[in-house]
Amino acid sequence: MVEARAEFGIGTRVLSVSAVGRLDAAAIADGVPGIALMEAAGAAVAERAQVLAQKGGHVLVLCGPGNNGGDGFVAARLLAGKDYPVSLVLLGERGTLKGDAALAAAQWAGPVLAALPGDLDDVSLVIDALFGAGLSRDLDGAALAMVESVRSARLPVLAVDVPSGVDGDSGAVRGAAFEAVETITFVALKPAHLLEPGRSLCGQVHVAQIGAGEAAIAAGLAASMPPLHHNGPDLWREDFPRLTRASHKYTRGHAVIVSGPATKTGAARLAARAALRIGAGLVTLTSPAAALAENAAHLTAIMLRRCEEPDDLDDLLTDERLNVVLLGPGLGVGEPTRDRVAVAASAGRRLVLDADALTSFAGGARHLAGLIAEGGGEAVLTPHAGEFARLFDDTKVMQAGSKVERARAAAALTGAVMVFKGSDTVVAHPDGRAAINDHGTPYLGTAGSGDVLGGLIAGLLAQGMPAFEAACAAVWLHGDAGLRHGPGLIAEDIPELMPTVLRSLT
Ligand SMILES: NC(=O)C1=CN([C@@H]2O[C@H](COP(=O)(O)OP(=O)(O)OC[C@H]3O[C@@H](n4cnc5c(N)ncnc54)[C@H](O)[C@@H]3O)[C@@H](O)[C@H]2O)[C@@H](O)CC1
Ligand SMILES: Nc1ncnc2c1ncn2[C@@H]1O[C@H](COP(=O)(O)OP(=O)(O)O)[C@@H](O)[C@H]1O
Ligand SMILES: [K+]
Repeated sequence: MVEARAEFGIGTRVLSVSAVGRLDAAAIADGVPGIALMEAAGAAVAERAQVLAQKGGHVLVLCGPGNNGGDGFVAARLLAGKDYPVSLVLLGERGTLKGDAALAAAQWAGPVLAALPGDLDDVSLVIDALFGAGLSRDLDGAALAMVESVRSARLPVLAVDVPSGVDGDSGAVRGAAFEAVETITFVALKPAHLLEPGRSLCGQVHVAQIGAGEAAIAAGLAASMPPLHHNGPDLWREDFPRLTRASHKYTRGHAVIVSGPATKTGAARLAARAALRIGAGLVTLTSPAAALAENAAHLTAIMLRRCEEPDDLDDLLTDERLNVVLLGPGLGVGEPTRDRVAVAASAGRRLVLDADALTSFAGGARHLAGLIAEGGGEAVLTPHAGEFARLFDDTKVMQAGSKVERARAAAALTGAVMVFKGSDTVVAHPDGRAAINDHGTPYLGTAGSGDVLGGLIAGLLAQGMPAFEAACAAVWLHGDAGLRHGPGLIAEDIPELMPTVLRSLT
């Protein structure tokens, strides 16, 4: 799990690699010497190393040719000063080190090895200071060999900034990468600390402040636009629905969930239950005639309404109080589903489209975008990776790069808030704002879990929460329920955990 931070206005912000470069440059321009930043970074690394290495254990520091290596030289010196036996390996020639890294290396009085020691048996901790923000190509040669040796020796690794080989912006592995037990990064999280596979390779992530100063941090934040956030309550608490003494069920919104045919109704009921539990005042499930008995047998507080044809949905939506429509779970793939989406969109309702409502537009993302734009209502789309690929395969979205960039491109194309699901769910707004969620558990990967998430989003939209914030909140609360429950979780459990989850929301 990644620590929350609130220092210096960074709040929930995640910074791109280039923005951190700007931030460092601004700090130096403001009069903080680069070597002072590096000394602080190295000190933070040495502090964590003392926690992770056995007391007095042998620490192996792997230094690269840039400033990441410079941090390694500082950490090595400080650990040796605390009587840890330290071996330092430098990738490349000492004479070619430049700037702050050269200054840091000059302070290191111990030997500099050109390759890993043959015997790694007594190594208690490896500090990976090969490459950080400056990784510019796939690992090969000596760097690749070091990663392979350390991995096969199963040594614990403390990574400096990011595990070497992980791309800081995308979280992708370039050739090979260390797998760290802990990663210490500086000033703010980078996307790779939250996006897979980077996130899993980082282990526990710590963010250290290194004295960059508020003005430099402001410059870094300005350089990382549109903003990317680490999802958490600080991002959406202010917009979360609040009850007043005057609240009543009609002020809490009325969500419509469209059920599939007989024997395919469970998904819609899961969504409906979630919408009610998260606080929608009323929830109506629309059902084809042949599935009415099946639905009725399982519903009590949730209302049931017969809707056979798309026109029946149109009639229902003449009641303006029905302010949100969720379509997709169990609905079936094809024209009837596309027609229902068109009806709900043209009625101007806030929409949540999931599952079959997305697959029904496979290869037709622009058609869907047109429907959403026509109605003028906000929409939230919740694809998992398979649905995302089906929807955007024939568009430039798939070439957009990282998961964040793909989600942003998909949101811009469709004009909808995108909830690109997975263990690193990304929520993106058409204006480019985005958030990555790491608050969850693999136990959420269970049949119907996504249907519940759709219902939670619909329930928050019904209560008037802005779409981006509603999506972020629902994803986090869904994850929180999963974490609270853990082993044995089934989708039905998630709505039932909402009272506990919501009560603890401060
Ligand atoms: N003032 C600053 O800029 C600060 C930087 N800090 C550290 O500096 C790091 C960034 O430093 P740099 O920008 O020098 O970049 P790095 O040290 O991450 O890497 C750049 C160097 O590695 C080489 N390189 C890149 N990919 C390679 C590959 N696959 N195989 C072989 N060589 C490769 C490059 O040619 C260059 O020499 C951060 O990650 C952080 O650890 C910290 O010291 C804090 C202050
Ligand atoms: N390994 C994981 N870690 C965290 N969350 C996960 C993981 N696997 C799945 N999830 C979450 O579980 C939900 C699954 O949704 P989906 O794939 O649509 O399932 P279904 O179609 O069965 O409802 C999504 O919210 C997803 O983000
Ligand atoms: K590193």
